[in-house]
Amino acid sequence: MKQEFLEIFPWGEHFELGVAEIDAQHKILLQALNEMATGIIFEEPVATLNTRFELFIEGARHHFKTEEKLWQQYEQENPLLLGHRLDHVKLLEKTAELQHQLEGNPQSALIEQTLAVLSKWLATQILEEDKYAVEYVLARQRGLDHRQAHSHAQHQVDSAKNRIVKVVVTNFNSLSNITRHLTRKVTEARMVKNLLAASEKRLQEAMDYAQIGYWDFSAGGKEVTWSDQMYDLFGLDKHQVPAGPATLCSIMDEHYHAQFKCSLDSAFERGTEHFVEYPITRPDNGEVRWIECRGQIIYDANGQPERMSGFVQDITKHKESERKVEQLAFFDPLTALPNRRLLVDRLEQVLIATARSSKNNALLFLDIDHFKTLNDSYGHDVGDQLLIELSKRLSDCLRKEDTLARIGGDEFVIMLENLDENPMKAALQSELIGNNILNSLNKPFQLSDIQYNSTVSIGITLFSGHENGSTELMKQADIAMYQAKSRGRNALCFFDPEMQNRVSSQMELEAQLRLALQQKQFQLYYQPQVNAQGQICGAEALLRWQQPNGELTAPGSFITLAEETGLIIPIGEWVLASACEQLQQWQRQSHTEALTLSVNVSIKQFRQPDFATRVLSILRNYNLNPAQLKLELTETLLLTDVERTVAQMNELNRVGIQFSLDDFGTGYSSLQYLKQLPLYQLKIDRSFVRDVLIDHSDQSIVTTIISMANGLGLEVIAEGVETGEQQHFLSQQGCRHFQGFWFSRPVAVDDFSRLLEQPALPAVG
Ligand SMILES: Nc1nc2c(ncn2[C@@H]2O[C@@H]3COP(=O)(O)O[C@H]4[C@@H](O)[C@H](n5cnc6c(=O)[nH]c(N)nc65)O[C@@H]4COP(=O)(O)O[C@H]3[C@H]2O)c(=O)[nH]1
Repeated sequence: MKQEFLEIFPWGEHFELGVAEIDAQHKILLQALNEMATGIIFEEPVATLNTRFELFIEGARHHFKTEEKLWQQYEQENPLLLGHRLDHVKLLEKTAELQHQLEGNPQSALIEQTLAVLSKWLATQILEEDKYAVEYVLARQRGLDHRQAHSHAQHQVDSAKNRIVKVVVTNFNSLSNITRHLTRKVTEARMVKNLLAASEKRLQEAMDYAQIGYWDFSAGGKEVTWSDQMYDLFGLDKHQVPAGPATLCSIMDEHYHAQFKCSLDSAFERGTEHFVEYPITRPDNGEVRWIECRGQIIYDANGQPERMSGFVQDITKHKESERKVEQLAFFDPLTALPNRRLLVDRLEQVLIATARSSKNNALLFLDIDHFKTLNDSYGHDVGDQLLIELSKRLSDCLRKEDTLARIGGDEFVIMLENLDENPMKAALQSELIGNNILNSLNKPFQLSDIQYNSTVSIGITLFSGHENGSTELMKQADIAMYQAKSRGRNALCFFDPEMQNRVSSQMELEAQLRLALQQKQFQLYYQPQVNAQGQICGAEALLRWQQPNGELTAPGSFITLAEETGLIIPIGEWVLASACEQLQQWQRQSHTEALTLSVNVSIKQFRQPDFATRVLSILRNYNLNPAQLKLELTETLLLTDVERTVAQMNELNRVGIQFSLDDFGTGYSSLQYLKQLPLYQLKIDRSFVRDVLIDHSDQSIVTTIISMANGLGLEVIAEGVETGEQQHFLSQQGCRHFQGFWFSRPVAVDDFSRLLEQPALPAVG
């Protein structure tokens, strides 16, 4: 018989472990083993076989030395590596023992043993022990400690179990091919039989070892076979249930049915591998197990799919270790919060996403003040308790979509996403959350039997888009945190000094506004509203802030902040009550009893669910005629929730309260809505009045508003009238009510009383 080289165990990429030198040596050794097996199969002379064995043993010794040198620096700590060294010795002994049996034994008896050595070396040494060792060493080189490296390597080995299945299947196919090849060429049927028996036995053993179940079904699905092992894996009794898709579906989680079917269809249509992982509930004990299923189509001589066969394997342990590895890799074990790695990962995703949006985001860097002193005084257990308790309080201050991470000993980072598009507003939002955190942490912590007061320093940086990378942003927030520390701790600080100044002055203003409310520093000024003859028919109440230094501040510089902080609600309530008090007084005197009074109502105020009830209760307190109270709403109120707005207006209108639509023409009022609202008056915005004599489009707008108001039966008033010409033009267009500096600026109530003595405005002289 002509001597040929049989590649019984072909080299495949699944053997590659990632260290070039070791992979190269494995390849040479595998080749040498294949040659030994071939030599035995073809009954080479003993002397030739001896040479082959010696070559293999020499190569193996050299290889083992290389491996052991690589682990040397870590092996003291790792018993698994020491165990592996013993396996090296055993493999060399076993090979030497086989070599001794060459003399005087029929070579057919050696075939099986040689194949056994090969399979065991492949399955347990290369794919498990060597893989473990290489993964462990590489992980240590990347800086992981023993525990982390062990866990990582173990996980890799668990994952590789799937590859063992593949290798075994590939090798089985290879052996079958070789067998067929030999049948044609080799006349000795004995040899073929031995080889087949050996390969089948190896396959069965390998499948038992890896707990693999085997299945097979014909293309029409008529004949279905499940191995006993498969029934065992599924927790089914083969005498009670038939093999087949119905049984499988009855135990498989139904969310995976579609995916399973899709994979099967694709295998038949495109010849792809059938590969699915799915959970089952074992009927015998109710346990949920994860199963991996792989299968391949077998084609007939005409290239038509004939059957499909494959394997199932219980991968529950692998799934669990995958989850544990993920937990270890991305979460802080003490607090279960995301760690630095996961934070940076999310930060980078947000950077990519915000490149396409105009939203702002913020990073808050938190460092616990004097944490080291706590640790030194009470020990690490108490320090750990504080970290756990503190992380709970931090989580309570955040929204679901925010990320809270522990990135080091006493350092936490919070990422706030989707803040306002306006940087100043976004800064105020993050400052509010930062202050909530400071307040919530200022309450004492109960750590075992110690009551401990802890504070943090917070650094904030805002970001949107791509202008800074994640490292730069973390650095900015860190720098800001140090600034907060240098300001005496228990504080927050923005990275951007300009932002810091603006936020600080806003904070100061907010505090002053609260004080202004308490100390009654607000006043109402009244601006006359006149009819076509210049007679005062009413007034608009306008808020003024009489500061302790005597300065009178107009609302432009504080109303927005009052709205953002919610202070507008108590302020607005004060305005409404004061205006009603004034109206009551007017209604009690004959020469002022017909005056109307307009009061501005901000959106936030109007949107309070009990706004109508509050207004009605104020009205009752002052017992006045509601028909002379006019609430001024802005057009923007109509942009959202129109139905609720209309309902609320109707409720107030029913008792007689009038409504005026302020700043008319600047918003997006739909005429449709306008018709639905119980409006009394439209107020032409002063921006149109200002240029009405020189700007044609302002002229058209003003003319249109007036004729539209007339058409809808609404009163129309022009605000911001500064000259007689403007009044004249507006009168010609049909406007009958006016307000503006031309008649009078807003004035204190006493001055307003004096204005009332004038027969008409503007006052002459
Ligand atoms: N250039 C010019 N301006 C004129 C003329 N006539 C009146 N004004 C000013 O225009 C503003 C009219 O009030 P607004 O449009 O409701 O605009 C008000 C209103 O939106 C808000 N506001 C005032 N008081 C209150 C209040 O009590 N509550 C609420 N929510 N907002 C208020 O603050 C805004 C500004 O109020 P003020 O500074 O008092 O400014 C007043 C008034 O002084 C004029 O001929 N020329």
